[in-house]
Amino acid sequence: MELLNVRELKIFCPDNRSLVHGISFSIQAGEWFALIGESGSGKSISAFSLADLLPNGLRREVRQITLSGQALTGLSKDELRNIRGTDIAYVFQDYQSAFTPYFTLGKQMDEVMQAHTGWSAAERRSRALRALAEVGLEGPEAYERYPFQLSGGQLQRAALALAMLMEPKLLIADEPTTALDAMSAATVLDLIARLKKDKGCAVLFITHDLRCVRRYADRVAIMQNGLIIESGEKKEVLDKPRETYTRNLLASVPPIHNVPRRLPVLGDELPEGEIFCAATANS
Ligand SMILES: Nc1ncnc2c1ncn2[C@@H]1O[C@H](COP(=O)(O)OP(=O)(O)OP(=O)(O)O)[C@@H](O)[C@H]1O
Repeated sequence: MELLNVRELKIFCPDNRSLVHGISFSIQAGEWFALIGESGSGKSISAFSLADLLPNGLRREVRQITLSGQALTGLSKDELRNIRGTDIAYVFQDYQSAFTPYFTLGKQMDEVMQAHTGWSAAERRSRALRALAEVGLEGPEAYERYPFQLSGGQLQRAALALAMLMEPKLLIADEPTTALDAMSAATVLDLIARLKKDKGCAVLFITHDLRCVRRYADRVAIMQNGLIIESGEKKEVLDKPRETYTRNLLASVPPIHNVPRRLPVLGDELPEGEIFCAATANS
């Protein structure tokens, strides 16, 4: 069943320079959809624009955005804020920004539920504790902590608990592991996969990490210079890429075996055999 449908999304700078040139994609309920591409290709601003979170100055034009069939275009700021708090949730690379430093995690989680539900104080506390436990932050102790009292990995897990509180239909994760060490990153990825399965939400995952895409994604879209140049089932795109750019992107992943003398860079013309060797060595 289709969850999100985006048609002809364009994003412009204040001086009307085009940054995203009319991309279209859809995400099915419960699937992991990975948006991949080089830095600056427009992945983050495209994701931000879906629920009206574009940085000041950037402007969006779009023919259609629907979530479960409901149009997200033409909604008021309040209606969009409500959708952001309930149906669509974000986790970012900069996990610190999910929390204000002045209040405990518990208070901040409580505020989200107060804003969006009529649950009693006891119900809200019990749900916050459960959400924290689901990301491995046990008990009232985590609930009473301030953000600065947690490590980076713990804080990103807390941000995930906050994002999942209202059981969103779509979790948008923008490079959520980039600032974490390898162990914490693996924990956060496994958690997102588990929460996706348990709660049935879809994930729009923005990443440079092709190994993670191979492991978790169902479908992928490749972005280059503000356009989606290729998309489809993970296996189809990663094992039989149509575009030279996609082949070179895959070949740029350092292989574990058969290390080449020089890693290819985007723009190199590579024979197909070499590309598949590098890409599959990492799966
Ligand atoms: N507030 C802004 N004002 C002007 N240009 C911006 C602004 N934010 C982003 N851009 C430009 O939009 C383009 C796309 O940026 P975006 O952050 O979406 O890239 P990305 O693909 O997510 O890259 P990365 O993987 O490095 O995060 C870039 O050229 C960037 O410089």
